Amino acid sequence: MAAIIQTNGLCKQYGKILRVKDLDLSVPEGAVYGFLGPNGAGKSTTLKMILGLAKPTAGSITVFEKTVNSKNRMSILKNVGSLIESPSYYGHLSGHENLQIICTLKSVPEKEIERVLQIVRLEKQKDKKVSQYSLGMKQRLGLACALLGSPKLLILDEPTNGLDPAGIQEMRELICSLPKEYGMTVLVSSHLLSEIDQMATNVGIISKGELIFQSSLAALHQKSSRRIAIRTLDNARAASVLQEQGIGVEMQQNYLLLPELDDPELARHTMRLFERNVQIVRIEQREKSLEDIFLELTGRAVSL
Ligand SMILES: Nc1ncnc2c1ncn2[C@@H]1O[C@H](COP(=O)(O)OP(=O)(O)OP(=O)(O)O)[C@@H](O)[C@H]1O
Repeated sequence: MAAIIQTNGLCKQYGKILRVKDLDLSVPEGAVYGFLGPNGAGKSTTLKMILGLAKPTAGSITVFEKTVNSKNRMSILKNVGSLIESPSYYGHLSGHENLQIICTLKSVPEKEIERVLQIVRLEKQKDKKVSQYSLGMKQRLGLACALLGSPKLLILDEPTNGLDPAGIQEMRELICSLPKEYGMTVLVSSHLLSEIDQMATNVGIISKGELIFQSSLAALHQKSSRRIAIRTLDNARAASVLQEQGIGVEMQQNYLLLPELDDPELARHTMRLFERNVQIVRIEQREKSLEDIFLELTGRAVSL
């Protein structure tokens, strides 16, 4: 599948510190690419560089298979919709009037307004002044602005920030529907693992400016394998007996963690331990959650 966005060795330095380090981001066509990372990891900085709002210190950015430079930037970005930080509107004007202004700026025919209002489900509130909009309505208006001109690529920076649970759910469903219904590719950032888990097809995890994981969501899930936890009265001896059998063992607190074993295999190994006078006091099944994986990868607890 072709990459709609590809960055190579992308870096951004602020002061003396490299905030984005050698990023090779690859966003496949038709994906909802979840760009996940703790606060301050470098998500916004990366998205701003892709959108030409911040100048890379090093590296290159390819969008729609064209390497972006100062000459072609405008023509490439014309096909990209974005929602970065809280958008500002004319509060004394209605949602519809604000969209009319964006149409003029983007040279998009005004007949598109009804279509985008429908997509973001704001048709009924279109004549209300934006100053009377809720935060969720303002975010949806921001998305409507981004959708004007039918861009093939949407870049959204934490679009659910500050929304209530119902607003979050609505925004999430909306984003999920865009590739299938409108043939778009979406790059969306979040610090919420659960959110990315629910809407992304692909995931890139950034920590301290470095991309530490990039693959399909399914591949991330595959890492959340099940394991067997055993506790014995002599874990050191138990570990050496199991290792003799070729079983990889990891010590964790008072437990030995083993890979997932089927019942006959587990029975065989417990019998072996028994024969070698190792007394087993607990056998449990453990599931490594996505949160554990995120923590392992980033060294930071995840927000849920
Ligand atoms: N214009 C700037 N000048 C100096 N430092 C900056 C600038 N913009 C961002 N930074 C720093 O770069 C780092 C990455 O910030 P960035 O906003 O990209 O993180 P983020 O992953 O989007 O996090 P958040 O979700 O908190 O916005 C932070 O340490 C931030 O303080």
